[in-house]
Amino acid sequence: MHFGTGNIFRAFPAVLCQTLLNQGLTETGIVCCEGYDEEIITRCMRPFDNLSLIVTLCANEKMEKELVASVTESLALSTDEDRVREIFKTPSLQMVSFTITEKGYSLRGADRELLPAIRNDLERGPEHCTMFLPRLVSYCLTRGKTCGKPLALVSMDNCSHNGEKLKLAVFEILDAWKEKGYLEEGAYEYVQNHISFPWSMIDKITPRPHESVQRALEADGWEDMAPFVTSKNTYIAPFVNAEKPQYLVIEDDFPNGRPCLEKAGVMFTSRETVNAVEKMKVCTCLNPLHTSLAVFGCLLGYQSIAAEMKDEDLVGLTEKMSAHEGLPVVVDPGIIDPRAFLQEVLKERFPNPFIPDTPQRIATDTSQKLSIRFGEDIKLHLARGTAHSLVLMPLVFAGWLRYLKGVDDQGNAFACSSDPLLNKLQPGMQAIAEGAVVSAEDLEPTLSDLRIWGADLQAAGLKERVVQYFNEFNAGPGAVRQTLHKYVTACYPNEPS
Ligand SMILES: NC(=O)C1=CN([C@@H]2O[C@H](COP(=O)(O)OP(=O)(O)OC[C@H]3O[C@@H](n4cnc5c(N)ncnc54)[C@H](O)[C@@H]3O)[C@@H](O)[C@H]2O)C=CC1
Ligand SMILES: O=P(O)(O)OC[C@H]1O[C@](O)(CO)[C@@H](O)[C@@H]1O
Repeated sequence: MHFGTGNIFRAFPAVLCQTLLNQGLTETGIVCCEGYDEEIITRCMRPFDNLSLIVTLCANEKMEKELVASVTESLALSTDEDRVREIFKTPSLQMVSFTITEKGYSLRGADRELLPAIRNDLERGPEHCTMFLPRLVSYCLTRGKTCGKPLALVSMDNCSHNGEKLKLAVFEILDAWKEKGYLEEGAYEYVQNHISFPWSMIDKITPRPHESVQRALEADGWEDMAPFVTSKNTYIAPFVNAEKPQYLVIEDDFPNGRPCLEKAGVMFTSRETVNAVEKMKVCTCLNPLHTSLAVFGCLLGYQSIAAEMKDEDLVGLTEKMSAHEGLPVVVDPGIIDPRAFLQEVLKERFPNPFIPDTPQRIATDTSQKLSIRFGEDIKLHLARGTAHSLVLMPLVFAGWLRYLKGVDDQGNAFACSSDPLLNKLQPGMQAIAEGAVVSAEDLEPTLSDLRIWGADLQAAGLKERVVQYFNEFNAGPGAVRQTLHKYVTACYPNEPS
């Protein structure tokens, strides 16, 4: 069973299951369920008999099309709760997976208080809850009470220690219900001893469905392919467009057994190795480079990540930053070679002109991403005493501060992508006039906010450097390009990348 029927589910886990079906290695498909955006079920799955068209955008312009029929049922929690509960009672259920975005695991709002609807569910107990996570816990309790078989709940979301995140949410709910006397004898122990929360690392660039792909499909005779945006803001279509490379690494902790997904390319390993792979990808070899392209792409007027990979300054930025500031501190996870992974990212994946991905999409929530994507490596440099010599990571930080002004390098206003800190940070940055020279104090408390940077910029010797770069970026039209070019070409001159 899978919760969260958005684009990545249909492009990746559903295809893995189809691969096993095609090889006769499994006889069952996936039951998918929406506990949030039910329009995906009613407008995208059911009208198409739960079939999805997966379009792989190859670097040679070829579009590989696969009709995926591995989804056997599509359920909406508000109308199909009985069916979901019935499935949770089934002894043969081995694995429930999730792609519900990082927000999907939150019981609390930005003020760290319990969300009102969650608070109500904790008051009302497992029989009468309304929100997704409490309901999930309620289904697990039903399983414990009926068949009592174990189960793996596998988060496949793109957040660090995803299994831990899901487990913490589940246990916060259980603890509250236990305290209020809602749990029957043995219920808590069932979840504690029989439900596992494997960690995973998932990687496959799956942009929103794009009109260019729709047009190509319609030219081939496919009908009713138009992408649309649901009222809950999911960008979706009867087809999914994605790149070909894909990595799924899962902690091998399945107490009721598991499908033989290794035959479809999934790597099963220890939690430590999942963690190391995740760090390699998120902290060094993919996501910091993506965020760098996002920030400068928006400032330099780009609408495509692939187009940015033809820009010498941006290629220099990503190549030199990864080679001289990232790779020296990366830990080799053993099952994926960081250098080979990085080469594929820089030479094949980001430059693929047929992937309709945008810097604006990746710039979403940058304030929440910097700490993991850069802060972890900066802390490693701090420990080695090399943080003060970093050039390009602080250049990206300064670029992001300049980005927050919402004015591009030509002086034209643009809308920053959505970000929970935008309302808080943008007014201060917009108050800095073009050409003004600010000091570190002027950029406080932002520069000292560990939640943003993940590392202490002062201790790293980088605070003044960020301010200096920001002032250079802010000098006037063309200053972003000039400054970027100056530092990218000047840094690490004699060292091969
Ligand atoms: N798109 C990509 O390239 C990749 C995405 N992922 C992970 O998968 C997640 C989903 O990505 P997509 O499917 O592409 O996004 P999408 O926008 O197509 O779908 C989002 C899904 O999350 C559900 N959701 C959103 N908020 C929720 C909430 N508060 N509670 C429960 N469910 C909620 C929606 O109902 C929908 O099923 C990402 O956030 C990321 O963590 C992982 C690797 C690649
Ligand atoms: O910056 P974001 O929003 O996490 O998106 C990063 C992109 O790269 C990936 O990390 C590649 O797997 C995808 O999750 C996503 O398409």
